[in-house]
Amino acid sequence: MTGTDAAGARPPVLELQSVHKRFGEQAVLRGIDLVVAPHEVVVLIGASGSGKSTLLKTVNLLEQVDDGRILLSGEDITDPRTNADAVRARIGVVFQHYNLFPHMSVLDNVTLAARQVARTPRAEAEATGLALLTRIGLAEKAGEYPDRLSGGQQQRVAIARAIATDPELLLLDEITSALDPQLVGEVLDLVRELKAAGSTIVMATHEMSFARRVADRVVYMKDGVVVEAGAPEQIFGDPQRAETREFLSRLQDPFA
Ligand SMILES: Nc1ncnc2c1ncn2[C@@H]1O[C@H](COP(=O)(O)OP(=O)(O)OP(=O)(O)O)[C@@H](O)[C@H]1O
Repeated sequence: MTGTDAAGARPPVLELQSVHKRFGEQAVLRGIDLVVAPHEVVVLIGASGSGKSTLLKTVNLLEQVDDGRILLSGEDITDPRTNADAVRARIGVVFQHYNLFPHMSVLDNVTLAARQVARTPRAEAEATGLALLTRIGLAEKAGEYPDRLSGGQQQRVAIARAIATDPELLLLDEITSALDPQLVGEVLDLVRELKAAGSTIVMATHEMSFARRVADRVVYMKDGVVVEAGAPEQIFGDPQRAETREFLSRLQDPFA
């Protein structure tokens, strides 16, 4: 189904239909179905190697699917005629390592995509960039180079950069796993704020606080399949599948 929502108005922002991906002999995604509604925050959890990052990469067209389809706002982006750059311009991405350009100021990092991809005039891009930096509490760092910022601040700048072009979808891949634990909270707060502002987000994380505190829906993946998906209260409070219970029981403190 390439469906619209129940009211027949807006299609899902993202729809994966039976997505399969292999690396050589290894089947890494084995028939993933996932529908993400506008303004929904979906958090992927699962052991290392379960396929979370690969799933995000197929959405961003960094990896090609072997079978199945991916629709972005109703458009089949796995069609071979798809312009990958045009699709990527509609998706904001933040990875584990902030990947800020070290030789550019914080403000230039934030405005780069707007200036180069969206061709926004510099003055307009900078006004938007400064407003974004103000929103994330880092306006006073606009002229600094990234290495003058803490890891948490750099990751917040990376998020500001990803949303500067107002993408339809935000993909966040392990954005706190390189951070000291005390810096995780500030990134969590920012993601909650993006959610409150209406962003549509799919994120992969080992940080259960994100799954519990930000997710509308938690998706537990194991060996390339979705084992169970549901509201955080259900997944953490009343998981239906034995595999989910086992995964959560192995975490140090799933209720943190
Ligand atoms: N480019 C690649 N070539 C070969 N194998 C790969 C490639 N990328 C990922 N894999 C393999 O695919 C499997 C899934 O990896 P993936 O990174 O998607 O898992 P993950 O759930 O995101 O793990 P983590 O939580 O550690 O990031 C792993 O076994 C990994 O080694």
